[in-house]
Amino acid sequence: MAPGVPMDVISCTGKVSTASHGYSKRAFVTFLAGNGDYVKGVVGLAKGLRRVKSAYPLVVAMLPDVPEEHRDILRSQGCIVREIEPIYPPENQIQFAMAYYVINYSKLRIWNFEDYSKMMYLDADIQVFENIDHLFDTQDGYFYAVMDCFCEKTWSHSPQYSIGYCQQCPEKVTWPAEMGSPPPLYFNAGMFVFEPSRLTYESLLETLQITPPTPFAEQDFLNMFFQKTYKPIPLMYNLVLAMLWRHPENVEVEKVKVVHYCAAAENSVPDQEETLSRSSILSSKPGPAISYISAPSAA
Ligand SMILES: O=c1ccn([C@@H]2O[C@H](COP(=O)(O)OP(=O)(O)O)[C@@H](O)[C@H]2O)c(=O)[nH]1
Ligand SMILES: OC[C@H]1O[C@H](O[C@@H]2[C@@H](O)[C@H](O)[C@@H](O)[C@H](O)[C@@H]2O)[C@H](O)[C@@H](O)[C@H]1O
Ligand SMILES: [Mn+2]
Repeated sequence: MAPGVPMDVISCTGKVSTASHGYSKRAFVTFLAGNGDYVKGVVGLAKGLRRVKSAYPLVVAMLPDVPEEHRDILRSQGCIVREIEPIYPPENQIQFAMAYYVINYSKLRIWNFEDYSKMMYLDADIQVFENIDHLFDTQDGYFYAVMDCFCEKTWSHSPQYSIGYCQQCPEKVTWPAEMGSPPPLYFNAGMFVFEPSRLTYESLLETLQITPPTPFAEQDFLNMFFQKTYKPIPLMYNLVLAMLWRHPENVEVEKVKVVHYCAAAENSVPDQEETLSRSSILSSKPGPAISYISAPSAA
């Protein structure tokens, strides 16, 4: 045990995390809802963080509908289980890109985890293949995340998709002047580094209540809310699978530390021959296969 460091919580790696009592407390955090297969993703994530010898614990922010049996499994994996109440967007008729996205607004509760000074959020369909603890040392006051891609069919509602524009290759299709300025840099909300703060939490919730929902739910909302403090970090920290077939030229597979298994649908992969050793990424995935829950499983 590290001498002289007040121990507060043994992380899932069995190591001492930098404890409270005035020390900056850090942790990874994920979000779990429903009684389906996402719990397998969280187990895989906990195992992955242990495998890369991370020094920090994994907190699981979970909705009340997560069964006790699943909570016990996660505790046995060294996770810190924390129940949160759902957050719903204002009443709306919009069509979310995926019906279940409506429950993803509950993710916003993690800003209220003020007992932590810095946290790294990771979706449960993410796996960590190399240690990323150094991201906790990023300068405070900013929101760090990886830029997303607009080329999947899930984006077919958007103006950028309709003209074939993607921020991953802005030179390919330039943004037409008649459509105003190009969209601001946009991050994938499956992985981000942030500082919990009651003030930010309350502002998020107040702003949400007056913000009409949009197809990518809390991801769109977070991009709007943190637009001024968003700092892009390299793709290696959140490789959204679609990047392999949409922008292989941007992917250096051997440098990838985090993979995000959020492929939208089987027909999203054009029948071009594999341009990258995608199978090497998939075959190295240690966690169980995650099957997506199609209907909303909000509590
Ligand atoms: O029924 C659900 C839907 C979502 N999630 C959590 O919310 C995250 C975001 O959803 P998802 O990863 O499916 O979105 P995508 O990244 O595929 O758009 C998941 O990774 C899980 O952590 C969950 O636990 N249960
Ligand atoms: O609720 C909205 C979700 O939006 C994001 O996923 C999307 C996004 O990345 C698109 O760009 C892809 O095309 C799509 O496949 C993918 O599912 C986040 O990963 C997830 O955590 C969550 O915020
Ligand atoms: Mn995801």
